[in-house]
Amino acid sequence: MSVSDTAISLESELLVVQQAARIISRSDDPEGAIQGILRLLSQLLGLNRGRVLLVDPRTGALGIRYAYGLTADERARGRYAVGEGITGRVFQTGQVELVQDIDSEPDYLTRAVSRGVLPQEPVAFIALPIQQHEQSIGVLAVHRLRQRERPFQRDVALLQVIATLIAQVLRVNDLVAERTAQLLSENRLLKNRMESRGASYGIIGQSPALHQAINQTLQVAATKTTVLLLGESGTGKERFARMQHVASKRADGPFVSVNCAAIPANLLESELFGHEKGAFTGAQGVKKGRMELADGGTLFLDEIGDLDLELQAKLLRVLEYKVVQRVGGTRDIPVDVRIVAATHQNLQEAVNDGRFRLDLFYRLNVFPIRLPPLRARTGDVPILARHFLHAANQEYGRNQVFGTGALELLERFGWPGNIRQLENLVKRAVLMSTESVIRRELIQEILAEEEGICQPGVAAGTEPGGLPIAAAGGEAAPPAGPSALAPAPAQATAMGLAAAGGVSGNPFDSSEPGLRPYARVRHDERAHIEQALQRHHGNKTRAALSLGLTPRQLRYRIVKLGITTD
Ligand SMILES: Nc1ncnc2c1ncn2[C@@H]1O[C@H](COP(=O)(O)OP(=O)(O)OP(=O)(O)O)[C@@H](O)[C@H]1O
Repeated sequence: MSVSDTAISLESELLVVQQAARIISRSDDPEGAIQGILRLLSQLLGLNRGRVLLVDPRTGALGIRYAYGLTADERARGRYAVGEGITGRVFQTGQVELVQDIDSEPDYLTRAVSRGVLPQEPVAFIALPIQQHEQSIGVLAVHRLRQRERPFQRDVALLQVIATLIAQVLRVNDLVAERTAQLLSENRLLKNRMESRGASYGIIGQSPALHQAINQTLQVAATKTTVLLLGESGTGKERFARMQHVASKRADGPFVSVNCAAIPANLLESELFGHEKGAFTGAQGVKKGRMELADGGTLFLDEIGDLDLELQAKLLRVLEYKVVQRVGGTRDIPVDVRIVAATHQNLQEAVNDGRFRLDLFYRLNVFPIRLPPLRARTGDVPILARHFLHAANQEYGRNQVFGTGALELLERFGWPGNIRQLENLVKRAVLMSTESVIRRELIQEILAEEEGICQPGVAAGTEPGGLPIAAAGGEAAPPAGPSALAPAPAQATAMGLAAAGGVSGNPFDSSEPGLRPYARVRHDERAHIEQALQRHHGNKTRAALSLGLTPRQLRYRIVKLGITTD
């Protein structure tokens, strides 16, 4: 090539890059941008029939997505398995391939464009990988007449620049698509919220199983009946109890909540019924119990199955005669309380074992409402996940979106810890993600960790309340698909027990021997914990909440990771 030829060549290369940048800045979609670039390559440099092949996520094969100078049939024919022919090999190895003469290259498949369509003189083929983060995402390929003056190396060097530009166009397009999907789903979420009956009570979800429970709760709210909420840990029993209260005539009265499993047995009696002065050592004054404090309102008794037999008898008396007697007292104090009880246990079984009074069971079981586990709430996981993502974005001042495939992974999981587990997981993903997109890979990593933590332990089939599972709307199927990420139903029971054994009713607080702590300490958590402590000015309770941990778990991590606090 002469000096003047080189100058002309340089000029046209510069022109191609300038024009390509202009096309990209003016195009709204990758179709327009990439096709425009392929047209430039053909018109200005004679690099013809340019095509960009991308992986079809459904088949895993490479197919022509964008092309210039190819007919619809040729585009349709251009499909290659990874590793197949020159194109498949370039994708697999990430290396440029230069075929000087397609007629003498056995690996050249002549699949998309028939040989007869091409000029009779020798034709070359150049294929390059399109890469993001050093991973092949596609292939850029062109034909070139062999006898042209320009050296091959110049074309290859220019095509490498073009492949990088195309990778950028695709990346921006992915980001825009993800953001648009997020906005659309937020829109849908808002619309659903406005349409859903439970939404005004903060109950998110659209599944028939959930709606059956919402309708039953709102139906019973208008009556005076005692309500029994049955459901695994984290299914929203407390939230439903609040909804029942707010929707009832007692809405202006107090809502008092007691977790019977969280208060040591020796303190529970005076906590519930109060005590008179001097009733026991340390009882220096008169104290009203929660029953009295709930007068005119609703008393939510969570984990009722953990109430001992003596207290069961006292509760029965309240239900029958509407009076309480404080510990150490003899006076009957009238109380007007609506009881909403909840349990994750099989109360019928507890009755059979002599752990629960039959007469109390009948009194409580007047209107049982079964809260479906998350795995039976078809379609609710993405709605809830987006809701929690939105909340976490607000809380941590982020603007993250779920990447492609992330929600599908969440949907396939079995959720033994139900909505609480999903809520904590989304918070964790927001904190751990270093990009604006929460990638599928990060979700996979966190789910794998969750799966390792939820251990099978107790036999399945102990449905809370002992009622057939179909009562939840007939949807209580095992998690969809034979996913390695979907735990067996037995694990749900193990999680339920973990919650009952702990003092907070939180599945993170497993004190059950034999169960591993719910969340393991990871060394890469240090920075998040330090940031959270800083944000909350060293307040460990708030920092723990923001991290989706219990204060106990946070303290454990602080010690384990040797984090210094004031
Ligand atoms: N339908 C829902 N929409 C949005 N958030 C929900 C929903 N149901 C539950 N939650 C949230 O999930 C978490 C667990 O709910 P809740 O404490 O009511 O469950 P629970 O069944 O009482 O659990 P446990 O038996 O362990 O006490 C809470 O943070 C609650 O706000």
